[in-house]
Amino acid sequence: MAIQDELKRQAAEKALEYVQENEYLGIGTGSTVRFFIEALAQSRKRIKGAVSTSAQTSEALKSFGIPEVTLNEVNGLPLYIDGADEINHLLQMIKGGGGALVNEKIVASAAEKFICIADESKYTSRLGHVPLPVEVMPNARSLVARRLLKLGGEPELRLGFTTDNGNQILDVANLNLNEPIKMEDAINNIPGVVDNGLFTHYSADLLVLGCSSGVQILTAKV
Ligand SMILES: O=C[C@H](O)[C@H](O)[C@H](O)COP(=O)(O)O
Repeated sequence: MAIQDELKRQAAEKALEYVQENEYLGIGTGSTVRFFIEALAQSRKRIKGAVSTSAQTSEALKSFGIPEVTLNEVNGLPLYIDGADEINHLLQMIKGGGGALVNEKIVASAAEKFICIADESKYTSRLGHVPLPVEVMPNARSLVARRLLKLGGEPELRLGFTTDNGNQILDVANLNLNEPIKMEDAINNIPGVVDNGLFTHYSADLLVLGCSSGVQILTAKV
């Protein structure tokens, strides 16, 4: 297994310690989450049901025999576990590399606690090394792209990709993310934007980081 995957796996397995038995659990999307689902299935922990954030995650849950429930069936969630494309010292994130950011933010917002699982390459002092994914209504794509240019970004359509919600993704490079809260809100104020991959209002409460020196548990450093 490649080193980065091994670190993702270690973080995912460590996060199992925070999972409460006989409770509902929100589960994100991506390769790190896939390791988590595998570890959960192999553990003795039995959850009441998982709220999924994507077709990909639902498929993995099904293949590992973990029961799925919809968000509408639960009255909030004690815990949400998900990966990130980048995460900073305040545990604010860029997400959406896999295109699941809208459903991820919805489920994260329903949870009392958000634990991010990641390998050390995702931890950064400044967000913005990766392009910011923005989910747009297809009919507003060009309009939104022009507005993103005005915000200083360089949008590029994710070719051949449709989100689970039937929308498109603009990956926006070179945005100034020194004030990520303002940027998250400014982009979401553009008509036609469904949501963007900045998670500042729903930042993580805990980061379980797979490092070559061992797994680290980090909280926000203000
Ligand atoms: O849409 C995808 C999600 O936001 C993922 O959590 C993010 O892309 C990280 O994925 P991975 O664990 O594969 O690096």
